[in-house]
Amino acid sequence: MDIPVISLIGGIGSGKSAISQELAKRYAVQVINADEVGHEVLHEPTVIQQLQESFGSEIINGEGQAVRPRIAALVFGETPEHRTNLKRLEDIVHPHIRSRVDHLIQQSIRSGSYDLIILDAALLLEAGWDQVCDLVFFVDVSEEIRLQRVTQNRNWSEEEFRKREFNQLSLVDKKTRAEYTIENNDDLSSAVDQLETYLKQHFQVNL
Ligand SMILES: CC(C)(COP(=O)(O)OP(=O)(O)OC[C@H]1O[C@@H](n2cnc3c(N)ncnc32)[C@H](O)[C@@H]1O)[C@@H](O)C(=O)NCCC(=O)NCCS
Ligand SMILES: Nc1ncnc2c1ncn2[C@@H]1O[C@H](COP(=O)(O)OP(=O)(O)OP(=O)(O)O)[C@@H](O)[C@H]1O
Repeated sequence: MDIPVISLIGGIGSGKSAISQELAKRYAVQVINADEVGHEVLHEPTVIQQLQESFGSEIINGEGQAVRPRIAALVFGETPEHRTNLKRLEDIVHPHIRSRVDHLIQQSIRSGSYDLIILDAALLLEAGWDQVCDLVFFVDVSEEIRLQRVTQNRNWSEEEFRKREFNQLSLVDKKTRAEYTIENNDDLSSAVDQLETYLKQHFQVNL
């Protein structure tokens, strides 16, 4: 039997992962985190080789592994060179991420253990992965709060936040492409309650 696949989109630090994980504590929800899948892909020997060919051996450490902060420094920024590098990186890794995500979705369906799958992918729309989703939610949070949460909890500078957000679709575009908006300016449980209400209206699942 097919299970609904949904996704949360929004600005950086809007709480997409936090809300997904919290819902998974309440119900039989499988969360597939595309950032984590992206990290796994960076260990694949063919990917490492392609990255080395594109960006040089300075992004590889002594153990032959790709070093994420070094790649981040090359791809996130506002110069044409950053943009070209980011496109190159995405061309290498996105097909692998997509195929792993598809596999995880099929595995979760086959397991019969879940009532809902959440694809937690910051670049859902940019990469065209919304095709696999039945419903997309926009998580709305003021920029001030997002920046505060990310600098406090993730150890990012404001500059890091802005450089990454610069390379994503605008919030207006993201909001327009989603079916529903969830507010997450206050406590997390209130955001999860909003999501739960919409899901109950939409799907005949055990939520
Ligand atoms: C550049 C890399 C090595 C930096 O790793 P790092 O551990 O610092 O970041 P991480 O992967 O955990 O991503 C954290 C956040 O950065 C932003 N981000 C990541 N990749 C991108 C991208 N291609 N474009 C814009 N923002 C991005 C997202 O908001 C994401 O949630 C890594 O982000 C990467 O390989 N990115 C390309 C793959 C990708 O697009 N991943 C996102 C899948 S949704
Ligand atoms: N309602 C909330 N109250 C307090 N802290 C929150 C709330 N929602 C999220 N956070 C915290 O804010 C930070 C950013 O949240 P999270 O990592 O879920 O964002 P994200 O949208 O998945 O980010 P990214 O776009 O980078 O993937 C986390 O440390 C999270 O615990």
